[in-house]
Amino acid sequence: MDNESQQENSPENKRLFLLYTNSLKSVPATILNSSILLALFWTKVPWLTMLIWYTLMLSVSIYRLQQVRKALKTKSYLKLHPKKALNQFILGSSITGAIWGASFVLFNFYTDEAYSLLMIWIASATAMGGSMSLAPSQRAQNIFVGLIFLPAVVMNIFSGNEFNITMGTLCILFLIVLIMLGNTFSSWVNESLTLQAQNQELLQSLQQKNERLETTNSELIKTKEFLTEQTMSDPLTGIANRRSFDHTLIKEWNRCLRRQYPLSCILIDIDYFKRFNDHYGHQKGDELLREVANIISSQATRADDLVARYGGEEFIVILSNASHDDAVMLAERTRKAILDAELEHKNSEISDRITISAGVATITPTNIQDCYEIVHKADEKLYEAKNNGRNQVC
Ligand SMILES: Nc1nc2c(ncn2[C@@H]2O[C@H](COP(=O)(O)OP(=O)(O)OP(=O)(O)O)[C@@H](O)[C@H]2O)c(=O)[nH]1
Repeated sequence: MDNESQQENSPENKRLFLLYTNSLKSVPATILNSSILLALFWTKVPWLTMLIWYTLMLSVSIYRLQQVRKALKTKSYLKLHPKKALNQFILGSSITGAIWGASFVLFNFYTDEAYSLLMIWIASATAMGGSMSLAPSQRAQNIFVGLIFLPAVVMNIFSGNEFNITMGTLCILFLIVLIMLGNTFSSWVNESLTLQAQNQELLQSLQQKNERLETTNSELIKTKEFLTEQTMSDPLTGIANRRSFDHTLIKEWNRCLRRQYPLSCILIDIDYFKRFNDHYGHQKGDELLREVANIISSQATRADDLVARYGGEEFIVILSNASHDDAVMLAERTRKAILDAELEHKNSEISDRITISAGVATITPTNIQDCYEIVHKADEKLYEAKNNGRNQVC
């Protein structure tokens, strides 16, 4: 969550937001009420007094409405200190309250008992509506209601007239009830605003935790992939290791068994590798193993082919759905590619270059066979190739 939305969601600013949005309804209601008052009292109160009062109420209301709309549209209240923005708002609502309060004092001079009652009724309705609308701020509520009623209370009580004293007393009672109810309502609103802010904070911390979990999870996935690669590949040559070979052999064997495809296997051995090591050293031997692994990999390129290091200087190739002829052809191509690479081997008994021998086996799997039979057969063929003079495919 960015800074602005964090600020917007603070209880203080939410309170202001509620006060402003409530005003969009309560201020037009004030205009309506004062217009009703104007219509009702037009013939009773001197027209100039009435006009001044109504113009004042209308101007203040329109000005407040404009300010509230602007504040909501531009979110200008977020730039002010919440206390200052609240004080400005309370000033506006208090002026409205004071104009209402003034009306009850002013108009009372010119009206009879029936109209006084009517005015008290309007005052009560206005105070009640205002109190609900100002519920987010207890202070705004109390000042507004107080300013409406207190002048009427004071004036009625000190009038000396029995009817007015009764009215004044009723006004005090109503004022007390209204303040108590308003304050209860206000504390509910504030409690709900605090809870909303706490929820927002909780949600935010949950989101952050979730993001951290997602990051950890993707790191774990990467580590798992890395570890899987490590356990499935030969560290020296980078091609698949024996473990990976076993895994693929079982998988491909079962696939060929289901579909009744031929499965071929080529076992490759570098001729006189021990002599190479003895002559050029173990490190050169390692380099040669890497070179040979690359050449074999460059020949078996189908998506399902697997080239693996089977043992010290032995490599194995699995060719799924490949006929024996195709496998022999690939083995022959590989033997030639290694020969053509002209990798020097002065200590070989059959050539001055590196040569390989390969044994090829092909089986269309059946249920009674074990998958390692194909490796056993390829090994026999390799032995044959060695016995026949090496540098050949059998
Ligand atoms: N440099 C190196 N040598 C290895 C590695 N693994 C096995 N060897 C050597 O490979 C040699 C294999 O020797 P042999 O099994 O006699 O095979 P060969 O010399 O190729 O004989 P033929 O297969 O009969 O042609 C041994 O000397 C091992 O030490 C390795 O990772 N690096």
